[in-house]
Amino acid sequence: MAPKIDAAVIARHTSADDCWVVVNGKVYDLTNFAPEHPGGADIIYTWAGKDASEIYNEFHTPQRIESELPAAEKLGDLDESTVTETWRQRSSSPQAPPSGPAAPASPGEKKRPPPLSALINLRDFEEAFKKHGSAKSNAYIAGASNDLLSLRANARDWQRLWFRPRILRNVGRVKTETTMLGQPVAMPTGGPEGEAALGGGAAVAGIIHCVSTVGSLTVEETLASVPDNRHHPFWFQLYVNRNRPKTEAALRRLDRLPQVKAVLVTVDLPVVSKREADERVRAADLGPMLVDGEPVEGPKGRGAGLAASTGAFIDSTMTWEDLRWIRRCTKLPIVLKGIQSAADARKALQMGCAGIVVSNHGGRALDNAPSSVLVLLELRRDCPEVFEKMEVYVDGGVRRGSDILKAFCLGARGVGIGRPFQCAIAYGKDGVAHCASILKDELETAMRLCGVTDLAQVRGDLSWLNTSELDGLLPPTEERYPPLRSAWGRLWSKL
Ligand SMILES: Cc1cc2nc3c(=O)[nH]c(=O)nc-3n(C[C@H](O)[C@H](O)[C@H](O)COP(=O)(O)O)c2cc1C
Repeated sequence: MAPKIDAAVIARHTSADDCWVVVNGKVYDLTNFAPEHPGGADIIYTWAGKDASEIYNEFHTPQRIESELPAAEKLGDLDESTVTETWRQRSSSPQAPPSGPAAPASPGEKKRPPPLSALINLRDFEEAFKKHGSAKSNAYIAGASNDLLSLRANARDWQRLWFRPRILRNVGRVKTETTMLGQPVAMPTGGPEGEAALGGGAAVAGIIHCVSTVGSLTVEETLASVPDNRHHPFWFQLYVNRNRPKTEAALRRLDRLPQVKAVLVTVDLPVVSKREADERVRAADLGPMLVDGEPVEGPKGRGAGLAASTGAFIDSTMTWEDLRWIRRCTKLPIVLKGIQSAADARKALQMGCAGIVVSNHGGRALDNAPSSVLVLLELRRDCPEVFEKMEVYVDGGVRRGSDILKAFCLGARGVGIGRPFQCAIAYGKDGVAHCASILKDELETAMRLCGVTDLAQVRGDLSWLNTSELDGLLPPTEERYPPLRSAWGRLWSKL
């Protein structure tokens, strides 16, 4: 039987050299694990000597910690009879003040999220999460870089594309089924990086689920969470680790998982951007940091948020040449995620990529990066061949089934959706499946109202769209400003 451990004893193990944490009634020695924690060691030190169950359960499955830690670091059970009110209070994290785009829930509201049936579009999922999710999760999920300009441009530019509908075309039956990299899907939509509920919901909805390098489950655990996963396709999203052998090992593992059909290499985030909502909540919500048992001021400014600590492993030295190395490590089709210019789309094609995802990371990478719709239009104008020779996908601000139809008219083979699905996880697998079914229903309705019976009819056909609100915003085909001829060095030497 596991030994019972006194709460007062646990409260003494609060340094980086001796760090005990309670999770779901069990006591763990996380001293060795903390420096390896993908979410950063700081978050673990913040909870040293305390009960971290609430924050742990927000990001991980209960069995994760049990399966990751060696037996010697599983110390025993918290002796509930020794828990005092003071210990309990120290262990509870205070709510953060409102910050950024996502105001935290008031305690009253938090208890009563709306029933799933009351959520009738994708923004409803984001709104429900804003009101009922925790401040920390909201800041991380809803947040974006700096002034949120690319985040807003993504959503706005889908709305600036107008349809040119046709009539009297017998739209009694419409077909949303298509293929993505050769895999049949019920509609051309990819669910994002994330958790078991996403995998399960995506499988129910017949859409692709993309498992992330960063997550609370391993890729094998995510696959195992989907019943009868043999028939459901997954993609894997790869961030290249500065410790390259780790990436090589991860890729080799994928080759042993027949359900994984492609690797999406994320190329738009060589460093984690400044996410202020995330930083503010992190600083305010997690209480004092402990080093050697003493509270110290937490990290300030950039680097303080969850995104910054989870992204610290990403290799910022990656170049186009490294795609050859990735090619050697895996047989899977390689898709570059994060293309933001025609020049890079052409280069991806030259390098033999199976596809690209036009994306600015949902406004979470470079702020003032062009909206995904603008980039798609740029590609369509300047390098139409990429749509014919590889598969082009797009994400960022897609919130309506009609946006999927627009993406097809622009030449894309499918869309990715991030935040709404992330928020739908709060309702588990059913929430994710419901979110997807709303989208499918909206897509079918938009197709009928436009006079389209099969997505294949419109792919790459701009006669279905009026793009004039955006055409003037595209970068010019020729540089308007001549390059400067003199190098700065020569100018200075004449002074
Ligand atoms: C909470 C969250 C986590 C994300 N994690 C990753 C990730 O691990 N890798 C990645 O390439 N993109 C990641 N993204 C970006 C999404 O893949 C996608 O590009 C973006 O969310 C699309 O924009 P949307 O949220 O407006 O739909 C993440 C996005 C969110 C909101």
